[in-house]
Amino acid sequence: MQKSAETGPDAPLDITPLLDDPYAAYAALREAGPVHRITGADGNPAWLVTRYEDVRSALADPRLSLDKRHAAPGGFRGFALPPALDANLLNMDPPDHTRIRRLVVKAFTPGRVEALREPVRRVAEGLLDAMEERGGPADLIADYAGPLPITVICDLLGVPQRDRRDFRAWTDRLITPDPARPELMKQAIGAMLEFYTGLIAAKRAEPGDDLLSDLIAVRDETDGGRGGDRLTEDELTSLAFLILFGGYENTVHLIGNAVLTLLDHPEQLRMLRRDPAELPAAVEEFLRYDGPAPLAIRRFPKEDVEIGGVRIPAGESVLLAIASANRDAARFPDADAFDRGRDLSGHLALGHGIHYCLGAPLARLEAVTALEALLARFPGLRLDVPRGDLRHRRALRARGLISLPVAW
Ligand code: HEM
Repeated sequence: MQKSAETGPDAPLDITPLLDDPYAAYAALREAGPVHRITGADGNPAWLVTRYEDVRSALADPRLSLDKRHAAPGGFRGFALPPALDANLLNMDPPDHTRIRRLVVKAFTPGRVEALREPVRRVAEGLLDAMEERGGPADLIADYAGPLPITVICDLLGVPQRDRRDFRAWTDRLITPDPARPELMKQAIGAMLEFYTGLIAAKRAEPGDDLLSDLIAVRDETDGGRGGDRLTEDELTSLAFLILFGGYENTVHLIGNAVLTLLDHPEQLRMLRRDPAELPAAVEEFLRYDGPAPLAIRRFPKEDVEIGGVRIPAGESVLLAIASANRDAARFPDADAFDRGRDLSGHLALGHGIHYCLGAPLARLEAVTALEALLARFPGLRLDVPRGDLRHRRALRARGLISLPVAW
């Protein structure tokens, strides 16, 4: 990692190497120290936390807020979402977080997730049929890992077929914004807002047996004054947005990264094809080894805090690098090796503490089902380009491949 050129020896680190080759850059950072001053891709200064124990305890530390109102002036200069998308769980602390999470957990039941197993399998088989009919090669991201979660999450929320839009383009704009073209981001946000507001109005008029109808019922009931449990209209729209956004992008890349890991480890591919009952355990190691979740999760200290012996003033941006924590040899010996026999308890790929991923059971179900169907269908699955030609997206908000050309 290089010091940034313009500001001298104590200058924040330049994060370019992190975007180019995150695991190597994180290894060097963990070695050099637990916490580093950096300048983010958006030009914002921040503190990057890299070691497992520090990241894990910071994720559970109530003094570290998700609410941007705790940012010091200049501590957050990211793009602003309108309140109808921003009032979501990932920007909130208790008690608002506790109230809303309780409501959504009620609607997001294990039964509802389990009921998706067969539909997920059918979606996977349908996509594989289409790939087979076209005769290969194919882009595993565009043709399989991408369309699968979007179909599943739209089914879960109850987004009618005719209303499914180009969510990929919208989420892309949020995850890898183009600083030279801010209008593209604005357009995507406007389109999303219009979409969610319209969808909720339609569901309110004609409820179905789906998650969004349940959430609307909760909102409308509480308006009647049940007391305590309330969900505002902005919170309802923001929740729909978060579930679609969070449930989509991460799952695409969990599947894509897992397939690449298997192509890099052909003996594992053969073993898992022979014994798909091992897939659930393998998915935990896929999550640890090359998980799709934000390489760095943002928090704002409500008071001065000490992390890894470094004092961080209240309100300054803190980035918790869960991808780095999951490769910390102090917690996972030989951490850079893919080893599904290892003790994986406490990996942080799905977060930790009160914000632990709400969609974790669904993410696991989708990954296991998608991989099982793929391995069974294409025994000769292989990369269709030289390994060195593959490109990851350059974003601290996601770890995933731009495309994954395969043949069989
Ligand atoms: C492989 C897939 C996934 C990964 C790696 C993942 C990762 C994460 C992580 C790391 C967090 C915590 C963020 C933080 O503490 O700031 C989180 C929270 C969340 N995830 Fe996921 N996620 C995945 C799939 C899903 C799915 C499928 C859904 C919904 C259907 C979902 C919905 C959510 C929600 C609503 C939260 C916020 C929970 C809260 O704040 O209480 N995620 N996820």
